[in-house]
Amino acid sequence: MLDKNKVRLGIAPIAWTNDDLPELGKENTFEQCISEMALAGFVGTEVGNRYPKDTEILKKSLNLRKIEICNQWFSAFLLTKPFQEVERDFRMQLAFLKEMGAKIIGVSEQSYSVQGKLDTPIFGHKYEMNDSQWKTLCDGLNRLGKIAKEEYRISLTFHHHMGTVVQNPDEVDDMLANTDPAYVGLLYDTGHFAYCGADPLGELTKHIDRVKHVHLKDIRPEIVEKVRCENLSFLDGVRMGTFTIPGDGCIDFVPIFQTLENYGYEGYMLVEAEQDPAVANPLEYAIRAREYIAQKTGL
Ligand SMILES: O=C1C[C@@H](O)[C@H](O)[C@@H](O)C1=O
Ligand SMILES: [Co+2]
Repeated sequence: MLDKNKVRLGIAPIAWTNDDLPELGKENTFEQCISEMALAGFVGTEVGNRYPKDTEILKKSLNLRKIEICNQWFSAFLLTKPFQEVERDFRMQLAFLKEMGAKIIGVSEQSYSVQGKLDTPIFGHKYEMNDSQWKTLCDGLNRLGKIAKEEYRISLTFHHHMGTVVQNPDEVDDMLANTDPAYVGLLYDTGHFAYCGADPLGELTKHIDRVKHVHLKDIRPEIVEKVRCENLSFLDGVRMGTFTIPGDGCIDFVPIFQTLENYGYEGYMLVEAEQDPAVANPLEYAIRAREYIAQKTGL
């Protein structure tokens, strides 16, 4: 059993309103989204672009539903923008997160990313960094992580992601090996490991001491295969249903939960299953995900 005092459960707004594909869920409001999260039994969320920017209004809406912000995605461009520019945007987001009481910031390196490119197949087109770019990335992450930790009391966790410079297991290994564990943790996303052909359980076991935040999503292997065979983009796949809630695809979550439990993981497990809300009703899937987690973990 995972410890209720150590592990909190969250859900991402992306199942209601998809920031990467704004036409998905355009009919859903912010209030509906957070009300349904609470109704399904979740206590944490990340930040969607329909959320009010004013922190007092946002806090009031969340407090009414007993939901907190646990993390927010940050797109870094350490390879393609001056560090000072990245640092300025990072600090703005850290200030917002601190005000909201969040403890995590989820960084993804978006230089040369093809994750949002509708005309680029997701398989076989990711950018590979050279040695000097690797150094720039890892040094930059260390600097950002130090700022986050020492000035804002927030942990930088790195989000490996399909179509980005840190996608595959060897890239995650290298990124972790060349960053300081005091400043850079791992945002472990089950779906992105499975999508690139890695074993999510093996990756968790290998890196458990760096994992500070967890994204739980499942994949539908038949859709991944279609995306591969038809040279489709990441977002084509999202529309077609690449991702779904834990328990609804091919990933075995039981040993993943067990590994987190054995290690004494402390932090959030957040359901993040972007799919078309017109096809997969977000409340229905949120309830199903919550029930699945309760059944498998006792949480
Ligand atoms: O954490 C994430 C944020 C999304 O915008 C992204 O595309 C998704 O797949 C993800 O893992
Ligand atoms: Co994720």
